[in-house]
Amino acid sequence: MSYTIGLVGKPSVGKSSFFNAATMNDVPEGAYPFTTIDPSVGEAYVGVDCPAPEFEETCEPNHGFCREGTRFVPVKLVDVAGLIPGAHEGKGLGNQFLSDLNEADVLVHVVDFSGETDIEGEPTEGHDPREDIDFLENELDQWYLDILEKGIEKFESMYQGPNPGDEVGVEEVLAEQMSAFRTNKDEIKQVVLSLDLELAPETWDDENRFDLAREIRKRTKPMVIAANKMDTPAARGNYEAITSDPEYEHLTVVPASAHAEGSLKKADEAGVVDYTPGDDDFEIVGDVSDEQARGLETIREFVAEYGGTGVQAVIEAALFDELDAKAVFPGSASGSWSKGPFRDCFVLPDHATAEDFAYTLHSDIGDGFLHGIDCRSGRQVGADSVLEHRDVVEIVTTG
Ligand SMILES: Nc1nc2c(ncn2[C@@H]2O[C@H](COP(=O)(O)OP(=O)(O)OP(=O)(O)O)[C@@H](O)[C@H]2O)c(=O)[nH]1
Repeated sequence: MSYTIGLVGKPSVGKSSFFNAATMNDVPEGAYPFTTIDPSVGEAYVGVDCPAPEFEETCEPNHGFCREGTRFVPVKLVDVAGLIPGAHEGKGLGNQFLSDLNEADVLVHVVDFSGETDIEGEPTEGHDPREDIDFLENELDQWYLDILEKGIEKFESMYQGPNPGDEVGVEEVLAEQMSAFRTNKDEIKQVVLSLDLELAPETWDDENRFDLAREIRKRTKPMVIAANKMDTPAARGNYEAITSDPEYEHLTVVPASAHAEGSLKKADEAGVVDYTPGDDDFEIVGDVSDEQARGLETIREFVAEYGGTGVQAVIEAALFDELDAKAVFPGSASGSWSKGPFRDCFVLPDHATAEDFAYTLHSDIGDGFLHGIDCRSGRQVGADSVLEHRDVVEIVTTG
């Protein structure tokens, strides 16, 4: 499977700049799995320490690229436009918008930490980015609430069979209504019980319903905040205020500068600098004017302080911290490496087993699964063994 990250945020926060910086990569032609003419869909990458050197092998990715020992594995990035204040009331919620949002496994909320855009995206000064965070969460919650309410109505109007045991549980009806969010009745039940509520909607007041919607949203649409424009003077204060505010403690906030990432990638492409996405430094390798040199030194200070431009860190936090996804490589344990260099890498859900991995490779491989082999230790792994991030696994089949 491939993951989809949805980029959300009000206008003028730097969403396009972030999208362009994250998807602008020097990838060999034809290596894009998401061939598309839609400008709001692009390919970003998560970096994984490449295991090929450990096995004295080369890395020749079928998708993505490998640079300086980091394997960059594709993920789909979708720029979800239209999440503006009042969107759930119908101002901006078009069908495209809803399907983009539904498709996203995880969201990146790009927030302007400079405080120089107001809630509508107009220029201002001293705007508190917390308002943007609240507004977006609220929009999403309202949207979930609308669908939850529809599910409750449906449940309440249902005919419950005459015999005990015939009843349909509310969790089943709600899960069906909210199926686009990829939830299920067990999860709905868990959420209801975790809020100390009964599985009986007639006992839920408005606040309970909102809390339910919010909790389901949090579980099904995890989110990372990209604290953008951290290169501006005002951003630092806002970042400190928000990251030390207990009310926002539950959020993953990653400091970022889409500008810095865009500039470094452009300079790298032009042969002026040698920059690997995600690194906290770069080398100037071409001729630069005094002005360019000054600009690059400012960026150098920024990446040294924040451990990078943050763009790559945001994408990786979304996949590896919020979703707990892991990258697994197919390998050969025979030692002969008859299969050649490292080519594929798959990003799998946190609980993925050896058998799940086999099915990801091919349904025939899944069907014929005998056991896996951990290529580092040579040990056998059973169908239900949960794999680890950066595992290299050979699948042995009956065929
Ligand atoms: N200082 C600074 N400015 C940035 C950064 N990223 C974007 N900007 C500026 O913020 C403004 C808005 O950037 P866009 O990328 O067009 O923002 P957007 O969110 O896509 O805006 P819409 O297209 O209106 O939705 C532009 O003037 C950018 O140059 C950044 O990292 N640092």
